Amino acid sequence: MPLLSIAEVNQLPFEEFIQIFGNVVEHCSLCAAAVWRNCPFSNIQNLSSAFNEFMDNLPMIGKEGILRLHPDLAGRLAMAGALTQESTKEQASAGLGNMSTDEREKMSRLNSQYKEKFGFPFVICARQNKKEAILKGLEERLNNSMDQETLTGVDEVKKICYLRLLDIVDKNSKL
Ligand SMILES: NC(=O)N[C@H]1NC(=O)NC1=O
Repeated sequence: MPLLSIAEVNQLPFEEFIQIFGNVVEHCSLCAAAVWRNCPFSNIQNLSSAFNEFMDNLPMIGKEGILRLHPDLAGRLAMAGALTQESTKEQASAGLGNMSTDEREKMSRLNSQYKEKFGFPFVICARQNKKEAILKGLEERLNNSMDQETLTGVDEVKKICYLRLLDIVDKNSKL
């Protein structure tokens, strides 16, 4: 799909806005439904800030819910080819489809430990990290507190969201 100008974004009826932006936060079209109210947007930064502010304003239990909607990195869904289009591309760009047996076992063990401790999956912006950095991040972040990790996870969701917006909206377009 060609990139949309911000003027085109502002003209989208609600239903089309959801079709197009409903997965910029993984499996959470509620975010797009809420953000639509901020229309008209002046540029992509303004649109991205609206998503970020919505997530920042959620109570901790809502932030945890957003994290819980994310698929594991190199997990069961990835193996089954059942990720969303966006996640498939992101996980591939980090080299997660191309791991040794040792790396795969380590990722799976750390992902399980992480979920056991926090009750939601480890989330990191895969397009900004390679598999080595992801494994290191997983090991380090396992030491964090629940509150720290909820906020760190949501910060990663914001990065994922911005990169997904860049795939849809022309970053040079302004009102
Ligand atoms: N768990 C997790 O981080 N998932 C993801 N990260 C990302 O960049 N895309 C995802 O699906």
